[in-house]
Amino acid sequence: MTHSPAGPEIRFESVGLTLGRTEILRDVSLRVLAGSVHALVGPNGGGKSSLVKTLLGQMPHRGRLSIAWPAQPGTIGYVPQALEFDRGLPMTVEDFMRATTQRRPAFLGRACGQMASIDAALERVGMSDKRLRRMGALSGGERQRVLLAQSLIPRPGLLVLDEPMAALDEAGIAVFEHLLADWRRDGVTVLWIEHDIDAVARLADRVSGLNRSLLFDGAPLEMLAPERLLALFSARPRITPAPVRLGVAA
Ligand SMILES: Nc1ncnc2c1ncn2[C@@H]1O[C@H](COP(=O)(O)OP(=O)(O)OP(=O)(O)O)[C@@H](O)[C@H]1O
Repeated sequence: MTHSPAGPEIRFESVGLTLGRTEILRDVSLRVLAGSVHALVGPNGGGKSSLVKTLLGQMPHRGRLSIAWPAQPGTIGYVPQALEFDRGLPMTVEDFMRATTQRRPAFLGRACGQMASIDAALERVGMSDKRLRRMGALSGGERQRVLLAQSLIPRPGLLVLDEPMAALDEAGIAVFEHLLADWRRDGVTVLWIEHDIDAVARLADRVSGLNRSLLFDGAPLEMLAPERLLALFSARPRITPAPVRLGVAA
């Protein structure tokens, strides 16, 4: 019997990020409830990817960040923003899946049972028949399905999705919606960056609006009212450049 992964609660407390002289995130406090589908929306460059990268340990940050797992720490799955592959790169879908889902070095061979999980994940996203295609020869939507497939191994308790629907066609969107329904049923926590406001209204439990700082956070029906969205997408981020630290001559 496979046990359902139960997801963690995530807390961002006064999280800030300054890169060079630009303040990317300011004083972001946000709670993502365990087992919820929580969407992050906001304009391009508003800091959504940066916020999730602080969570994944890929960006430095100020403030506090915590991931509280219900029992022992589980697996975090991540779907990055669309990846580009050179058409000539001799890497098939299967090679990519092996490389991204195996912890031990490839020269030690395949881990036992790995191919069975890869088969199941590719099946789930409808990519089994394209497993021997080169990554660079796939359409944007097909690549996006493979990115979703790699996030399923090992079974995640927390999923961080950066615009997973970006290149998906209608059939791909249906695949994504099925995955989301399964994650919800299994109590997986999903933190989901999305530009498609209708999809967020339909599928998320909660939504936060981010434009460098947090502009709103609540139930989609309430938060996605036209006037709130207008304020989020038309506001220039109220960002002040970080103070210049002048070197002091010795
Ligand atoms: N490594 C970096 N160094 C300097 N600036 C960066 C770096 N990464 C991101 N930025 C800047 O931080 C800002 C926020 O970028 P981020 O990608 O987090 O926004 P986003 O809301 O995810 O945007 P999009 O919806 O376009 O993906 C942008 O102005 C971006 O240029």
